[in-house]
Amino acid sequence: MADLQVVPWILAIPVKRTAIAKSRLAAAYPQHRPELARAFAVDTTAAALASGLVRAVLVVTDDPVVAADVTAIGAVVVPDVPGADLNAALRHGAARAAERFPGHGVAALSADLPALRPAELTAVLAACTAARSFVIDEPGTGTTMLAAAPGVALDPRFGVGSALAHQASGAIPIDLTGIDSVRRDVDTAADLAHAVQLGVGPATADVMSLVLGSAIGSEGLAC
Ligand SMILES: Nc1nc2c(ncn2[C@@H]2O[C@H](COP(=O)(O)OP(=O)(O)OP(=O)(O)O)[C@@H](O)[C@H]2O)c(=O)[nH]1
Ligand SMILES: C=C(OP(=O)(O)O)C(=O)O
Repeated sequence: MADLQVVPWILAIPVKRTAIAKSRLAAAYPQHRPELARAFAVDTTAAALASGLVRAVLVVTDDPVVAADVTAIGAVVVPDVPGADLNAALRHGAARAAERFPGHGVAALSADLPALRPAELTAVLAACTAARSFVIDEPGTGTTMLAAAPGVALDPRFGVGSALAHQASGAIPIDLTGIDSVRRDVDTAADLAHAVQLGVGPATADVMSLVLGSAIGSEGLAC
């Protein structure tokens, strides 16, 4: 029997400049917040590149350090044009992805998934059979991934309450168990503690080692 033709996906991962990113971690991690934001993006990108259903990863960022790190592991960097906000950056990334990789679906993946497991991402992408599909985040109100089939506009509506916004726009929520690492975005210190329990990637683990080794009492594994 002939193998089923599986068309891999192009992922667009948006990364805010780390000097201003992850502000909700500032109180718990005043010294290491930018490094954590960088590490989350590197671990997310590395896990995405390791998925068997990912053909290429486009990282949409103006951060030079993140750009160098993700280029070194095989991602393509796209500038944060027009420099307006997350959804504008994703529309730009999706357009560049469609130009460069015609015939592929494009999925926007949040860069704050430091526990991301390639096999869980692969299971999610395999389940993205609708025109547009999305993954609801661990808290249940946001979105960690939005996927558009080949030729379909991504139409991203990330932001507060994006799960409802994506559903209202016609996207179908992915209803899978066993995808905790795809749902676990890290916005707060408690989120980071949960991600560490799930098992974070090496870049984030390195920064957490620095955190634990730095002045006792100023930063730590908040829960
Ligand atoms: N390229 C790009 N990425 C963005 C932008 N805003 C947010 N992101 C990314 O979108 C994803 C989700 O963003 P948030 O969780 O709101 O991240 P954040 O804005 O750094 O976090 P807070 O400061 O805590 O709100 C992360 O991967 C961010 O790096 C933007 O304007 N441009
Ligand atoms: C932008 C979003 O993420 P966060 O809740 O992490 O800000 C979102 O869920 O649409």
